[in-house]
Amino acid sequence: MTHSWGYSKENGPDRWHESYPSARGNNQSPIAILTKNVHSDPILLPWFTGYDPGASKTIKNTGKTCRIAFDDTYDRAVLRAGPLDGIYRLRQIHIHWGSTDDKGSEHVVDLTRHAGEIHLVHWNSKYSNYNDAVRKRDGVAVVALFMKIGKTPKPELKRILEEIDAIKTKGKEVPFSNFDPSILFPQNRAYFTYFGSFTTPPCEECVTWIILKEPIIVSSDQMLKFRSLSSNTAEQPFCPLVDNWRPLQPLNNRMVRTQCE
Ligand SMILES: CCCCNCc1ccc(S(N)(=O)=O)cc1
Ligand SMILES: [Zn+2]
Repeated sequence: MTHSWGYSKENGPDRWHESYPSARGNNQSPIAILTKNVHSDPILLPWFTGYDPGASKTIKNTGKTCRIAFDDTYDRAVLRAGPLDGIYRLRQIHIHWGSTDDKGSEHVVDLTRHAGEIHLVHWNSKYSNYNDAVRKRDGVAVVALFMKIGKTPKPELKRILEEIDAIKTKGKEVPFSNFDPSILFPQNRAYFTYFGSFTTPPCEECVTWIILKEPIIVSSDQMLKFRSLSSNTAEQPFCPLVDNWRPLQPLNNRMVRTQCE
């Protein structure tokens, strides 16, 4: 594949394995979660975050998503407990969404695909840096929030949406300070967890997924704002950045776990 990976016919998920062999691994993400097959595990604890809002740095249109970067040079914005051992540092958050409200999430629960999915990407601070952590099975933890369409907009998304016009095209990046992403969380912290991979190349199998059961409610207009981003640079023709989600991958012999009620 000459040009970089993407989501179109010629560079999309079915061809990623040509440049990124991990994409054909046995522990790939996303997956379908069938709640009847989920195992209740009494040893699973609640998860906790402590995010210093001063750790947020910039918001960028990467051409593939809208990404907010955080200072991960020390334990400043962290995730702990739940299925995890140790402390995981928040590195970035980004979002996947559809071209219409009926799709956009990566994980699917009991045949329900939501309009979008927010990923909070953390790495195990026992490793010296992120690039080292992505080569370890316990290197990365991603908290996933589903975005479900409702009548009322999610007020906590407003600050992100206000920056969209400043990052319309690929490569544009602007400061984004004083943001604590835990304001995006739903009220209920119940989660599913399983071992998987990055859902985009290089598709490394280094991710402990923590998928919140309760979706956050966003409005259709809020989703329209994300769809107004272009996957091309300012010099290229406008190309709507939409449907940046990977199709479902085989569960193979993995277990999805949840806490006991
Ligand atoms: C060695 C370079 C690894 C880059 N890592 C980017 C990255 C982070 C998170 C996700 S996701 N969508 O699984 O949360 C995909 C890709
Ligand atoms: Zn993601």
